[in-house]
Amino acid sequence: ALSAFHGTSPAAARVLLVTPGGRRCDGAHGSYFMTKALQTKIHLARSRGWALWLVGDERTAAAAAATGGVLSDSTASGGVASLLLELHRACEAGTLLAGVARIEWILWMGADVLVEGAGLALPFDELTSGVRTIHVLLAALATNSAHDGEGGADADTPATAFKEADPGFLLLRVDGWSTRLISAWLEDLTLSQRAQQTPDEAGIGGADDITALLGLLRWESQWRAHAHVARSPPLMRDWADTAVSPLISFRRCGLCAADQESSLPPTRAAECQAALLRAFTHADDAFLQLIDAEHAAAGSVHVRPVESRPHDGWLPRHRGGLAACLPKLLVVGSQRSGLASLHAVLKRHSPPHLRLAAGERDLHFFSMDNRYKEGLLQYQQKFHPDSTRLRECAHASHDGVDVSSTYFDYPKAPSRIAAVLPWSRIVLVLREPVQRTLSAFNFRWLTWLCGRAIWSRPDCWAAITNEESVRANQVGPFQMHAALKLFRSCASKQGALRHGCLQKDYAIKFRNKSLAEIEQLQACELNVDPGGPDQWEGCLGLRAFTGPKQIRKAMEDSAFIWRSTYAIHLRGWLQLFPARLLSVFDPEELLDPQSEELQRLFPGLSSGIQAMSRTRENSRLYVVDRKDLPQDVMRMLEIWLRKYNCQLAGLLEAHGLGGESLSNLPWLAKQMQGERGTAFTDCAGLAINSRR
Ligand SMILES: Nc1ncnc2c1ncn2[C@@H]1O[C@H](COP(=O)(O)OS(=O)(=O)O)[C@@H](OP(=O)(O)O)[C@H]1O
Repeated sequence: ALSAFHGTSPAAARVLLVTPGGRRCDGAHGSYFMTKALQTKIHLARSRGWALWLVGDERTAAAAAATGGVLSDSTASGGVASLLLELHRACEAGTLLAGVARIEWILWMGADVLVEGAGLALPFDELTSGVRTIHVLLAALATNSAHDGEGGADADTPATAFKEADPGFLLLRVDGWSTRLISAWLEDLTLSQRAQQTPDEAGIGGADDITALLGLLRWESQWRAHAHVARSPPLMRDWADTAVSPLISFRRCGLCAADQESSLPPTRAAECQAALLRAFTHADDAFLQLIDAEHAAAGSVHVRPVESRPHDGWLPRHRGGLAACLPKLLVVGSQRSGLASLHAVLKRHSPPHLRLAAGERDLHFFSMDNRYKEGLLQYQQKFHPDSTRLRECAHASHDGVDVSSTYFDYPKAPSRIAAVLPWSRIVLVLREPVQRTLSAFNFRWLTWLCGRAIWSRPDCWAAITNEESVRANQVGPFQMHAALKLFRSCASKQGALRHGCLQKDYAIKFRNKSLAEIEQLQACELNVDPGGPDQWEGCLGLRAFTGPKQIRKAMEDSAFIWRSTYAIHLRGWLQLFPARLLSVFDPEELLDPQSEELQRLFPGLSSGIQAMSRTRENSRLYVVDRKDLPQDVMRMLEIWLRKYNCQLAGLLEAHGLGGESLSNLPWLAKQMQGERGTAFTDCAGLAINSRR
């Protein structure tokens, strides 16, 4: 009978898929995979046109709504058997989904079951028209032996084989027979069994309940006669089994701390988790196609919507639902590229349909773990302060705009944005990279000396008049120590800082920082060029950071040149977003009140822009002129960055992002003209390489 599972069309069957609505584990790792496993089941239901019932609490009710589930249950607390009985009765009475569908089958799947591929075909015809009518199909893995082979409820299997069975799949025909079976099953569940379960487990795990059903089907002939119990592929398999099957069970992976007792020993659990990751990584392309998605790159864990069908299909609708009240446009960087100026323009001249985050810039929501962990509702409230539920806000049609300087190049931000807002437009403001590098270094050096005083005046060093002012402004002990040291060596007797001394310190630090960073980048370049940001970040050690403070320090204190290698970062964005959603923008355009590009990106922004003309927000004075900086270091910086500018030009051209002759980035167009046939003869070659 099992071979008939393949190739049978379930199209005619009306199925209700019932599954736990997302189990929360103690660790983020477990919760992540549980959510992913749930997503695969939701995809399955949506792609087959099945009705979906997510069992769980308020949170999962919201998830059900967000993902298009037709129903959700917030009251089920009597375990899986009583829920199934209620659903059966409602289906039989025609009160469930009345007028929408006539449910003929109820399919229950456990939380730890992952739909790995598109090949799940249920033999509805066989079940109804065989020699004996089958009302119940149960797939269970005997966890003490993954290779038990196929067997029916009537097979002579040792009782122990089912003792710790993993019953992840149960298909029940909606009829009186099944209702009687479930009633008998409920009676059979001893009170003590139910008492042991917490309400949460009762509604969500349900495994113990179904193990009891297994016993019933095995030992009582009246039920056994119309049941089929499958304990092996092709329907479902254990994670360690290499057979092909559309469903995999990860029940004993130890993903949730609460499961520790029943889970595998640590090394086996680690293997199991690696297998789980692989299953997601290699999810069947045919299955992804069904949901209009594809792998971002061969072998990549990232999945993105299919570019050729941007506005139909399930995924966009799903994302559209989640993103209803979240920003539709993100200005993601780069840092020190005039974002404050752009933000000021938007704030002063934004048409009514644009919503800035309550006037705030730099939310850093996707780049900082601590902010991201606060959750999407918190993020939504930045744009809709009165909203209390995700996806519900008074002005969903408005275009929220998030301007944050860390999204472009902080390690986790791009993939988080792609996961949450894959349909948002992304604006990259790219300032000439040597200028950007100098601005970033300057800003940092000023912070090292002045601490918080940097916010109050562009020449903040003039506000440092005594040690007290250093102490009052500094943010941490290490920085205070360094700032005091500099103050003591550069202060005159009257307390004012000697300019020449500061200039010397500035030039020394600029040299040391730049040389150290170029050395590090060169070492990585040998290994990864022209790799994507993942590889570079791995090499630069940026992926090892756990806390927001650490990553912030690494990015702000010593990644001045790295953040100007735009081509590498852009390559990452292009793996996650279709090019038509990305725009590049030269901040100098902001100084041109007639800028067509600005109008194109922010329609309706025209009135009063004239008044902004020539304003450079957030500018800082430089204690040292560019011409007085060490020229050998400047030259290195220019050469290093020019190479990546060439790659950037190639990328922009290949993806149609640069405009006619790179007109969107005049600084780049100029540099490329200067390169042709002159000092930088291999520029064209590098640009072509970057198309890979
Ligand atoms: N329109 C325009 N074009 C080019 N450059 C401009 C523009 N507006 C501001 N600026 C300069 O950008 C620097 C500040 O950038 P940001 O506001 O993005 O800084 S931050 O990342 O948010 O801290 C800061 O650079 P420096 O003064 O060189 O430090 C600003 O002077």
